[in-house]
Amino acid sequence: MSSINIAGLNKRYGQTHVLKGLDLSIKNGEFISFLGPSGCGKSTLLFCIAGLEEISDGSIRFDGREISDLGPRERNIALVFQDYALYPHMTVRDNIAFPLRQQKIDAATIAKQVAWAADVLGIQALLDRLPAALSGGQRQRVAVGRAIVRNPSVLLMDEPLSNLDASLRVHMRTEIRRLQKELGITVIFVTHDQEEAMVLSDRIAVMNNGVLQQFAAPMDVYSRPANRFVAGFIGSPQMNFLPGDLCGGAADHVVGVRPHDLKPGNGIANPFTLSGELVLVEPAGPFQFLDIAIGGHIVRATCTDIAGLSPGETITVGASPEALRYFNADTGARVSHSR
Ligand SMILES: Nc1ncnc2c1ncn2[C@@H]1O[C@H](COP(=O)(O)OP(=O)(O)OP(=O)(O)O)[C@@H](O)[C@H]1O
Repeated sequence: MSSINIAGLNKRYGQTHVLKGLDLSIKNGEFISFLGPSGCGKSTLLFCIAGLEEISDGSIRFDGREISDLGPRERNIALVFQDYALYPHMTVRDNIAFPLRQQKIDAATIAKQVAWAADVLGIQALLDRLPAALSGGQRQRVAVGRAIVRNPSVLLMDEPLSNLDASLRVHMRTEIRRLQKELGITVIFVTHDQEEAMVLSDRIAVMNNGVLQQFAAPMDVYSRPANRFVAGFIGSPQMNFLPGDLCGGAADHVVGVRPHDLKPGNGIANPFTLSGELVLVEPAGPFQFLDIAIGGHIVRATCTDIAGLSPGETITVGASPEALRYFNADTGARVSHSR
């Protein structure tokens, strides 16, 4: 276990400024996700922490000790990649043992550590197989086994579940969280899947364009987004954004409301209401997605009952005032309320 302190970190490739002045403090034993759109710099930041990429300036400290000049081997980190990177000609046992053999650890200790990792991951029966004879989920477990076998202080995972099918992803993420709690290890998990980040993490670092947008607990990121980018990136379907003056507020504000907070009719006390033409009704199992044209904008609502209304008719939807979020129209920063 280690705490990680990143301060003023910049990473440039020639003229391309990829990471822009990042500050991030991760506590011992925390599960952290780096979340953001493709190309925002998540993997680059992970590789800088791993020592696979040099930083341009700034500092990275593990437990208070500056490590940015140390090579990957000296940092006591382990990495799990999306493609697992198992050695195809080695058995599961030898794949897991590999990092220990590199450290010239004695055979008895290696056998004990491999047995421990296999036990933790429930893959004892697979130890003599080659990777080609394993399913995707089993390969994933072996990759994690190889990562944890030498008790790293930090486990870094770069989209480790991306190659698994949907149900296995859900299963494996539960296992990864269980394992992290059991070992008490600090984990950094890179993903562009917000649901994965929400269910796994103690805190989420939301990034965009090389800049840290917010670093907070999942429900804080969802309910108290720092800015319009975070509000729009987290939550599905996406939050609606409307000009403040269209909602009876100030023109220099943007009002955000999540689709599931908009209900048809006026069953809410003192609601904020919007009326417009219902243009689309999409059935989605237990509820329906509605697209409503309001003042040149399309507003999306998630409803269970639209009381027999059809496209072309006028619909009124309302939200409780607590469901509204306000953003500065120029900077995108969240402001506490509209004037
Ligand atoms: N070696 C390199 N030279 C130049 N630019 C690079 C290099 N590696 C990465 N980049 C650029 O840095 C930016 C961040 O890339 P990075 O892979 O960290 O993003 P990411 O958020 O992990 O994206 P994804 O989710 O698609 O993997 C991208 O614009 C990428 O093109």
